[in-house]
Amino acid sequence: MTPYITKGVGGFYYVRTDDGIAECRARGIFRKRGITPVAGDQVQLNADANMIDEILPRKNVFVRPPVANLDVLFIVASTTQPVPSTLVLDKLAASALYQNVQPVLVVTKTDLAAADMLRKAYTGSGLPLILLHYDTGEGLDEVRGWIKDHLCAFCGNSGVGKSTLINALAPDLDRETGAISKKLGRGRHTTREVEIFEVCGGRIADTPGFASLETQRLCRIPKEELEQVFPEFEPYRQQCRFVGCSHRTEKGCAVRKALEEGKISQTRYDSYLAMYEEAAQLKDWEK
Ligand SMILES: Nc1nc2c(ncn2[C@@H]2O[C@H](COP(=O)(O)OP(=O)(O)OP(=O)(O)O)[C@@H](O)[C@H]2O)c(=O)[nH]1
Ligand SMILES: [Zn+2]
Repeated sequence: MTPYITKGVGGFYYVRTDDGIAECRARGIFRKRGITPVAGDQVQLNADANMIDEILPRKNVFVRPPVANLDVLFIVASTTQPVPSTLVLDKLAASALYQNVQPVLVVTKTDLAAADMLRKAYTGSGLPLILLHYDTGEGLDEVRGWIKDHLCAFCGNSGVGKSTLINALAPDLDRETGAISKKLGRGRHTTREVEIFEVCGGRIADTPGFASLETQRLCRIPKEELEQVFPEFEPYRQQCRFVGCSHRTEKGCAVRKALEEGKISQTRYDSYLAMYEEAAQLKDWEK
């Protein structure tokens, strides 16, 4: 296997190798080049296995939380408590796709309310949507299937049930859930390093930081590129009458026609419009 960083703390990096975990420093050259090694980085070590000599090319890298080479982002939404915002979910999904990460929507609290709204919003979107039922275990295998052979992370609003899900998948991690922390009266938002764990034949990057994965920061996708991160536009967007169609008001827009025919969901299209407007208002220096 290619060694990778599982965690970085105070200038030390913990690197998973075939021989176990190696505690390493990073060569000074990285700082000179302005590169910070992060969890998920694939690395080459020196012969003594105590120094990171090389960081292999990254598939992607996130700043907050710091993690590299993500394959899958689970976007967790609850049917209620809190009620989901499709705009927030769509921004997360678009941002993931923009950074070459596969978004997977996971719906919790199906025992408290029906998932009709989310099902309607995402049917035909091209985004996987998994409904969880903890009483029967339904949906868990599908989540495990996405974890296998991938590096994954979880995001979603506070209280949607991320910790509960991670505990169901990997009971050994024994993550603190809302219910428990309230009982113990602990502060919720203590900072913790990203740490990568091997579970279900894959890896998860565990961090409370992903809870607040900032959609504002994430969402700086140029308006011209937005159509590419809405997979359901794909079959239509080349068929618009005008080259460079923004799919808003132009005549002969094949995307809007698909919307009218019910082939594209209204909430997804609304999110596209909202994100387009936001992107159009960004000043050059903000991009
Ligand atoms: N009824 C029901 N309750 C759930 C379900 N999933 C999670 N909960 C409850 O929802 C509350 C919040 O769950 P957590 O797992 O702590 O949520 P979280 O997303 O990790 O929250 P943060 O740590 O604040 O980001 C807890 O009381 C859970 O027991 C579910 O599918 N059904
Ligand atoms: Zn169009």
